[in-house]
Amino acid sequence: MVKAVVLGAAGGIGQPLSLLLKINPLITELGLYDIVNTPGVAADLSHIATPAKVAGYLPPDDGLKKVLTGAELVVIPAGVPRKPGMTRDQLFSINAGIVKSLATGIAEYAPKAFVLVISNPVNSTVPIVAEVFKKYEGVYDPKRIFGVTTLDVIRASTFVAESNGTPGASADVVVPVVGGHSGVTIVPLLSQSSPALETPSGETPDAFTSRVAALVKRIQFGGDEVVKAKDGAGSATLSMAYAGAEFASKLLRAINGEKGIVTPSFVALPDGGKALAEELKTLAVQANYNEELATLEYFSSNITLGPQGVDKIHPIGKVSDEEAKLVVAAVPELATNITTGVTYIAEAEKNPKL
Ligand SMILES: NC(=O)C1=CN([C@@H]2O[C@H](COP(=O)(O)OP(=O)(O)OC[C@H]3O[C@@H](n4cnc5c(N)ncnc54)[C@H](O)[C@@H]3O)[C@@H](O)[C@H]2O)C=CC1
Ligand SMILES: O=C([O-])CC(=O)C(=O)O
Repeated sequence: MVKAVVLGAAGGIGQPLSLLLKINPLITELGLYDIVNTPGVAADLSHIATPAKVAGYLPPDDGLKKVLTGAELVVIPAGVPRKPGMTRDQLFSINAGIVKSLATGIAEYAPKAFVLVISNPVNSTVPIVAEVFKKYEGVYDPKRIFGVTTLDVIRASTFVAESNGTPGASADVVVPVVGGHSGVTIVPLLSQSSPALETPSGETPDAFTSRVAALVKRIQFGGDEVVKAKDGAGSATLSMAYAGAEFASKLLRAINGEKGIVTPSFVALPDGGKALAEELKTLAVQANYNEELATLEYFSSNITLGPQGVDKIHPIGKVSDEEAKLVVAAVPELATNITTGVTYIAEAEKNPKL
């Protein structure tokens, strides 16, 4: 018996994500919450003949409390999306408050739930959820809070498969994407792609290098590609819903005891980032980078999922010189993004109107 909840369920991501969760056989109850339209979305989905019992809730009459009570898995796609020309960080001023209020609800009504954060900027909203939870006795558990970076992983698989000339096989291509979820903080490790990125006969080393560089850029800025194409009507919704449902499904399978499920996610590092800092030092040498790097307390790494959530955080591992440079280049922005989220909650403590 698993109750899953979507907060922001009436939105561009929320609706298709709710559909995909409705057809997940591991979910027996699905709660949909938004500030608008959830009764309609729930009525619509309730006609699909799958086990999950669906109900929609709005803020009046304790809707957030009702939807969260008994929830084991909470997915948060609530908040505003980008328009062309915006960065994800520019969403912070609106989305930070939304995520803070929803995290407060989770801490109060579903303190043991696994929380999947989609709302941007993920590099800052995940620390917001963690900082809110830390204020409640016995609620914060870094193993249970996940920044969903699966869309970057899916883009990497799709684009690498296309580049290998096997577009139909993208689901079989596994590419770790580490760092965070915005621009240069998204670091695809194409050298670790399985199967490997192919070098067709006749391709010169220079041509291969520029193909890799173009692929990296496309994965890093895949979100912008969609924002531009949607021309003011928002950002990725359908591919994000697919990605969110895929991550939720992996986590549910791991909770049910399936072993060996490994996927990247932006999570808090249990040792405060010490192991990563050591690895980053080695990568800085590889990248010929001489400045001191900030210690990161959050990072998107490959993780093994288990019944408690995060079971094991994998090291970055062996990377190419170019990738070492990309990892190092991601650190300053990641550090700033993380601090922005943490500081926001500290300030909100002093000024409850935030
Ligand atoms: N992590 C990732 O890879 C991705 C993240 N995103 C992010 O997901 C978020 C949502 O995007 P869309 O669904 O396209 O936006 P949208 O505007 O279509 O939907 C957002 C929904 O959130 C609801 N909402 C606003 N305040 C709320 C509150 N306090 N409580 C509950 N619901 C609330 C709105 O009513 C709306 O239905 C954005 O921040 C976007 O940047 C988008 C794509 C990928
Ligand atoms: O680009 C955006 O703003 C939405 C997003 O996070 C993505 O598509 O990766």
